[in-house]
Amino acid sequence: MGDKQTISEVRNRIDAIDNNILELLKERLECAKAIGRLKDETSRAKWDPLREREIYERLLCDNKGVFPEQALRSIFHEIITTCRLSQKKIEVAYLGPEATFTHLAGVKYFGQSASYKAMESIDEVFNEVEKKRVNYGIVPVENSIEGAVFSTLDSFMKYNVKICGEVQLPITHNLVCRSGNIEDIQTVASHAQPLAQCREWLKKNLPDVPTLQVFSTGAAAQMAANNPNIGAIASSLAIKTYELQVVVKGIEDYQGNTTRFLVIGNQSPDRCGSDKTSLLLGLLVNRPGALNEVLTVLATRNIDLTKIESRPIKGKQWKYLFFLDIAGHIDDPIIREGCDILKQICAYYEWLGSYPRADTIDLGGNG
Ligand SMILES: O=C(O)C(=O)C[C@]1(C(=O)O)C=C[C@@H](O)C=C1
Repeated sequence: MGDKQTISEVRNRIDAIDNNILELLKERLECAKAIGRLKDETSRAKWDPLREREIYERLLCDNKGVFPEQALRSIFHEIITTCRLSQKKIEVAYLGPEATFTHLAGVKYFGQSASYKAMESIDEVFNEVEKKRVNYGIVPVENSIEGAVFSTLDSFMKYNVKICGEVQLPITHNLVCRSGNIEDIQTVASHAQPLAQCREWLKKNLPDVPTLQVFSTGAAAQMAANNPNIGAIASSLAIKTYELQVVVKGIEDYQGNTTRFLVIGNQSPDRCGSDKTSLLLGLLVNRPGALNEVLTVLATRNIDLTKIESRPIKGKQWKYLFFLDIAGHIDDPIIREGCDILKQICAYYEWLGSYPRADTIDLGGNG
């Protein structure tokens, strides 16, 4: 009896705290709406990544490690994105159908309250953004095991969009089906990348079961929901969305499997102090040392090259474009100076965007 009394007393305290939190959340939302109106008057962008970063940093510092840090980030991420969305409704296109890893990455970045629009291909996500039918798009760009996602890189050559952000999602692959029994699975369906990332596991555990490549993990999950003999390799979100059962969790061949996604839009955000700049360069291939010249421009200015990737130009045999990621924002004087020189020495130069680095806004959770 005494014990029960104590629990209900503490629960009363929790109820009072929750009410306080709720009242403060409502007050915070009103403040954000007021700032939204003030920003309208001066045509200032609603999204202010620098301010958001300051909020996370201050809270993490004040917290002194008491409240679990990842959880604190996730909670405030949801609060801030909801406040931001109250200033302006955001619609985000992603590679669908529902519950793909790209959808999950979108929710991780923009929160639950944004509206999401499933597209059938990466190309269509770019097209929606370019035509301004949505505010943002989210597309996978590279996986830590399988490497670059070529259709995303190729779409940058075709569409006029800007990179606005990046998000990293640790990928865990689940084998799922309707019953949850491995014996019921006669075909394993998934996107090419998850099939490749689970190749060894499938060979060892389902050696006689054929695989079927489909255009997304969400589509595979949808097929598994409609056919009891199809197993899918899909995300945790797909299990909930399509009411499937887990057969085996975490069947990827390598640990530390992470996919990096890019947020694309029509305008890159302002400098936040920990940024990345992406460039698309065409070199004068007949000139010896052309690539070396580009790298020297960066090296002599101490500009950190974080990634370089080449792609063939369609229809032009043996001609390539280079995708470069460098540390810094186009508004940093040294980056501006380096880019101005690259513009002069390259046959083709395009600034794809400057945006906050994923490691500074690791939003935790959801993975
Ligand atoms: O401080 C601002 O500029 C706001 O609009 C408020 C707020 C927030 O909710 O804290 C919301 C959106 C911005 O990206 C930054 C912060």
